[in-house]
Amino acid sequence: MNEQVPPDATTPSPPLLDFANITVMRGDKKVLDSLSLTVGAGEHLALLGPNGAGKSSLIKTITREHYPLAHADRRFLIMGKEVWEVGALRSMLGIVSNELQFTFTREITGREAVLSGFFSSVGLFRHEVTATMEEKTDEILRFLEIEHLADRSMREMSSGEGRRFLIGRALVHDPAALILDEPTNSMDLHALHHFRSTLQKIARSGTGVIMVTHNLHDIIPEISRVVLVKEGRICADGPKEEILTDTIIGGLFDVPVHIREEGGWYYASGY
Ligand SMILES: Nc1ncnc2c1ncn2[C@@H]1O[C@H](COP(=O)(O)OP(=O)(O)OP(=O)(O)O)[C@@H](O)[C@H]1O
Repeated sequence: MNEQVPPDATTPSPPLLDFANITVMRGDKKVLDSLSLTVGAGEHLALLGPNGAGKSSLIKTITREHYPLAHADRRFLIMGKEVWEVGALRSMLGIVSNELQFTFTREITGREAVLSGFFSSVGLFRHEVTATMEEKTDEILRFLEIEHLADRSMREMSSGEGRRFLIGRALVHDPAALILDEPTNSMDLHALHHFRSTLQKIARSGTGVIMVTHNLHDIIPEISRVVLVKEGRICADGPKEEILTDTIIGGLFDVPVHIREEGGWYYASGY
């Protein structure tokens, strides 16, 4: 009798990230300094740290805009692989950043912004959009509750509205994780409210969420792990109840701060 078990029943997914001793230089500055970080598939985490700590450099290392120094005791695996075709890697990681939003300078509708995610382009040119792509786009617009804005130009949208379309664009390939670099910059209270509930919906759907933020209130209840970065290194990593304390966060930013938790949300005051 063949007693073999199908491989997918026994083989766990490799971690999304498995980094050890990662050092990245920019000019003569070490922006990441022997950094080690493992993130499981589907795990949600927030990266916090002062200005210049290396958070964006870490994100750019994940997306291969930056490359770490090669040395024998380095581990640089993404979804179990070290060697990636950059386009394939970036479509498996849904990347949303302020820099990306600034590239939408032409007249591009929200719908086109999402559709162009299939081609990794900024808007559509002579791309062949298939019926399947249109259907997937409709599904994403419904999921993100932004159908009513789909025909509006990206340039005419508020930053919060535009950010939700960029998330839609990042979701077209069903990414393993959504990577957000300071996603709530310049959002008003209304936009923040919608953005956070969108993010909760995505996190609950099983897509991993990795978010760089300065704002504790961005850490949605679904994110249970917080990683602190300072001077290119990880200085604390653990459950948010243990990391988001007056002493640890005050020490990270070098200011007195009072942290309060309410219904799974965190707030900082007194700084
Ligand atoms: N091309 C470069 N040459 C030299 N230093 C650089 C270069 N790019 C970035 N840096 C430096 O690397 C450090 C890390 O920058 P990074 O943008 O990763 O920080 P960050 O934590 O994302 O900061 P912020 O919260 O301000 O966005 C900073 O000190 C920055 O000045």
